[in-house]
Amino acid sequence: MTGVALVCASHSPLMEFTEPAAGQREAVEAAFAGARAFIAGFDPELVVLFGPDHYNGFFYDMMPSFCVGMAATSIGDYNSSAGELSVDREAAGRLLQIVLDADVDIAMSEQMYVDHGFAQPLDLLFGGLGRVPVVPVFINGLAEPLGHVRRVRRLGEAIGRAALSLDRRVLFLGSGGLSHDPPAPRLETAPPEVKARIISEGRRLTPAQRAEREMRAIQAGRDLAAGTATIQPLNPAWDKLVLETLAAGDFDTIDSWRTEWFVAEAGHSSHEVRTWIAAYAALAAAGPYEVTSSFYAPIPEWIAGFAVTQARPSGSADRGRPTC
Ligand SMILES: O=C(O)/C=C/c1cccc(O)c1O
Ligand SMILES: [Fe+2]
Repeated sequence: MTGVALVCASHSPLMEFTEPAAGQREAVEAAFAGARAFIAGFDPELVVLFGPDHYNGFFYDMMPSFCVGMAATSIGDYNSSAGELSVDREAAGRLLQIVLDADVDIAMSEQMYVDHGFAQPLDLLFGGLGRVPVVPVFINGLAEPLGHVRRVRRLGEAIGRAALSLDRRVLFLGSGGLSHDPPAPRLETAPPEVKARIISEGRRLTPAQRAEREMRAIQAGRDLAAGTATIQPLNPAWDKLVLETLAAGDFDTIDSWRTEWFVAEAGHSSHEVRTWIAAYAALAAAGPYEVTSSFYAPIPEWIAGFAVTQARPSGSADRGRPTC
């Protein structure tokens, strides 16, 4: 029986390294427990995972807007799981062809490398990388310049239509956001040695370089919580607007969002919300939908306007397992 459903969740590699305000960790864990129960009730046969990268799998020597992994390996940064994802190659190939036939340019990789942006949701929602058949879809949410966000909505729509043709229960999973500005280098301002890393040399960080990079992000989280950080603050009002617009299925408004607006309002990594936009646009391909659960908390220690949402086609909630 076919069916579609959605979970979108922020990620933060700092979850294991910094302690949020009292009660927040428990609230986030409860939100993920609710998402796991939602997923168990839906019992997906395939997960289309929309995720960003943080100069661990994709670099400026070849930076696509979108890429589907026919095979994918997690590098295991910040103690996230390392190893092979259980990519459903046949489904990945079918989605790829249908998306290309829909005139949406998407790259493909026979050896895609991913980081915590993909591994953390698989760890937290499924207990590991290999527990569920997955089609990993990279969406560039960091390395400027970025295309207009309407291209992301079109990618999601095309993948949603393609998923409906699979005659399977497909979960769309978006990873990242919301407002946040972790200390990620930028091509235009990075010093030469850092510029070399984000162009290609970041594929071969030494353990010491990797530890230094992770420590810098962890310290930035501590500083943000202490009010001494130099990165942009979280923006709960912007996060609320994004969550409400997605819940309303208002894709005309989403298409009006300018790339510069994301950074000005919500930090350089707020572009990770593109994974949410793609996931919701994919769900919308099956018709109107409803958000059945929505959690949000600004967590500066994790450098994340942190949200977890669940959604399914309207009216399917009272029919048990969703159908499209
Ligand atoms: O790229 C890094 O090393 C850090 C990434 C990070 C930090 C905080 C919140 C996030 O969503 C991140 O991806
Ligand atoms: Fe991220």
